[in-house]
Amino acid sequence: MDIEKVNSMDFGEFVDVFGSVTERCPLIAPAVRSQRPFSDLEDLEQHFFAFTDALPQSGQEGVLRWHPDLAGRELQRGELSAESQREQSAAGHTSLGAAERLWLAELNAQYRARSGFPFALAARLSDRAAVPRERARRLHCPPAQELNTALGEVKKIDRRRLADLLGSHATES
Ligand SMILES: NC(=O)N[C@H]1NC(=O)NC1=O
Repeated sequence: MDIEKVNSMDFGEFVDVFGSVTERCPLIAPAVRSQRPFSDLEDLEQHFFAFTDALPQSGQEGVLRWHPDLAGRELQRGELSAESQREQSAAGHTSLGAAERLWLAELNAQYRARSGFPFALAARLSDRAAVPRERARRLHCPPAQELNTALGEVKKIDRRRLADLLGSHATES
């Protein structure tokens, strides 16, 4: 899909196509659409990022709270969005043993109790071993730093989802 096609989409089509770029955040795609025309994928991406960057801390934490836990209850119940399912599967989370699942659930709970939002990580850039390691490390980071790290991970997730939609190649950052 090229950027001319994106710019020509009516409201409903744009929201249908881009509504899942930022996990379960219904306001972002409609707000971004009103910023068109976009010059290219990078420009479109910057509008998605700018929306979250401009939110107060409570709103940014809200964006994070829409993200399902990695290897969490929604995965077990088959309730993930198609995008999350693909990402968590790529990181090996769909084939965990019971002990590993319980351990990750405990880490998820500890992280959420400390920060107030779920642990966010771009699963497609990670693997089964790195996810718990990174989660254990980040549990000890100062909360303000951790909010920034988590929002940075959401941007990595969004960047790849956008690149998938536009059929282009996302860089590794
Ligand atoms: N909590 C969290 O990071 N969830 C996610 N990460 C990702 O890449 N896909 C998700 O669902």
